[in-house]
Amino acid sequence: MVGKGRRQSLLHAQDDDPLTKAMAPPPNETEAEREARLAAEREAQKRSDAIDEELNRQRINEKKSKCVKILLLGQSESGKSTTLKNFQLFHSPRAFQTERLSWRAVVQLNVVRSIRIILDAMAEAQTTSDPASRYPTLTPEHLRLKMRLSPLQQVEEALLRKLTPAGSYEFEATHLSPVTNLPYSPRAGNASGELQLNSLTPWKAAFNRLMTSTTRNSVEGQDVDFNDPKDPGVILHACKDDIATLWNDPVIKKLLDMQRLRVQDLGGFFLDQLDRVTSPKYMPTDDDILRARLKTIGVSEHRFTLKAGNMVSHDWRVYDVGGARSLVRLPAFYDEPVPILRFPSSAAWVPYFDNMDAIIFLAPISCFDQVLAEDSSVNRLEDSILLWKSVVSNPLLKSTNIVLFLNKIDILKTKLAAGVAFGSYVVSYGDRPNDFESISRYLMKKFAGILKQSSPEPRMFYCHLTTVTDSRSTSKILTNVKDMLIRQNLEDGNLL
Ligand SMILES: Nc1nc2c(ncn2[C@@H]2O[C@H](COP(=O)(O)OP(=O)(O)OP(=O)(O)O)[C@@H](O)[C@H]2O)c(=O)[nH]1
Ligand SMILES: [Mg+2]
Repeated sequence: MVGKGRRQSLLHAQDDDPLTKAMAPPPNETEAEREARLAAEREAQKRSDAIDEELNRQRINEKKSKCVKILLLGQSESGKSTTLKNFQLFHSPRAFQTERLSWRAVVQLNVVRSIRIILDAMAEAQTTSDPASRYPTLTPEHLRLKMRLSPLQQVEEALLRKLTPAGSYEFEATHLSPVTNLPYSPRAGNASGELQLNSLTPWKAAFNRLMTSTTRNSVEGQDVDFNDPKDPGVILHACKDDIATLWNDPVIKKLLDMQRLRVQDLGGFFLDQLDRVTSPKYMPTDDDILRARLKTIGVSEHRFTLKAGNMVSHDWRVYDVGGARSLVRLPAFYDEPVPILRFPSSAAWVPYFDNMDAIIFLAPISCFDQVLAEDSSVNRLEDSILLWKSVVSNPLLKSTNIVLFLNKIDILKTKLAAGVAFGSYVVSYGDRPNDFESISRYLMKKFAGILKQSSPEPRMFYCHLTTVTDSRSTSKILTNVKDMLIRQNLEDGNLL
């Protein structure tokens, strides 16, 4: 700091400064000379302003080019949002922590959904009149369990009502099958009975409001009232034994098998950890959050600051989109709902495809024996391959880097171990060995072949076999992707 006396002496010194003296107008300057001098000064100022403006423009461009953009693509349930959660876990752990409470409610809804699928299967067995179905007979005890689990309807209603105000647009985005149809009419309402997240909905804030109340315990900086009788966890806890009895019942297992319902392979499966997730003070772990299922609709942008080695940090933007075959309303700047992903060349998608540094495309390869939730006539693996074809052959993406995640390999391995034959669903595979190595090699070749065929110019392509619910292995893969993109951007001069 400069004291008053010292400041005066500085000001005085400035008057004597040789530069100030040199720039001062000559003492005997004529009117004409003064005019000419001022005109020259104005001209010099103009040039200086133009230079400043250019420098600013360059600085802004530099900033823009320093941001690395990644678009996550793939069919619904392929693992896009789970990949995004991995990014959040590694690069924005604070935000990940603060959302823990919201994910608690999603896990609870996932448990309710698994039970609904089982209860629907029971209702189907009860109502079917086809003797050829050979469904096992349900005992009075089964039916008593079914009745006793009806309070779960309240859990679902409470969570959904608090999640989004009734009648609002957000409600449209998040409703399950109409609760008035309950208890559990077969295949009621929404085919998948899934909870959806509209990326434009402040759902996490809504959940947090729901969970806070008067008697509070702080969990990692968040407030939650575990003793509130209205907390959905209380009812879930009370139903825990009945849920476990139903899930472990051999007749019910047989019934699910006969209806080809592999509840354990669905996203958001927690019935194998009932004791923990229904315990009164349950808080989801990182793994639980990665496994929780919340369907995305719309598009959302997520920003991270990432560093590779000891290089400067760069801004990263990761775009997560909903992969379901449905019409969704994009952010307000688009007037019309547009078909998402199915028409990747649609004008509305240009801003997302244009200017991306890389696409991470997720193909869930365990889904070879499943059909789409949106259209039961379409095999999921076939749908992934068609979507891959349409993405890699899109002219807008011809030079975009592509990273392919052949995902859900954990489920693939379990299925193969249980004897499900890949060749029975993928005819072109023929009678090659039904083991993980042969099948994954076959699929890698298949996807790479389509890319090669559809790419007029050579481009960067990496393929990984992934289980994105496993944060450890995914962390390594994402680090590779990150380093590779930063290196490539540096080579192209974009980040220099
Ligand atoms: N077992 C297993 N589950 C996975 C894997 N990847 C994702 N999941 C689960 O599958 C479910 C669907 O994953 P999401 O990430 O929500 O899928 P998405 O592609 O975002 O789906 P949409 O939002 O509908 O487009 C979630 O419950 C995930 O936890 C995996 O590699 N293995
Ligand atoms: Mg999603």
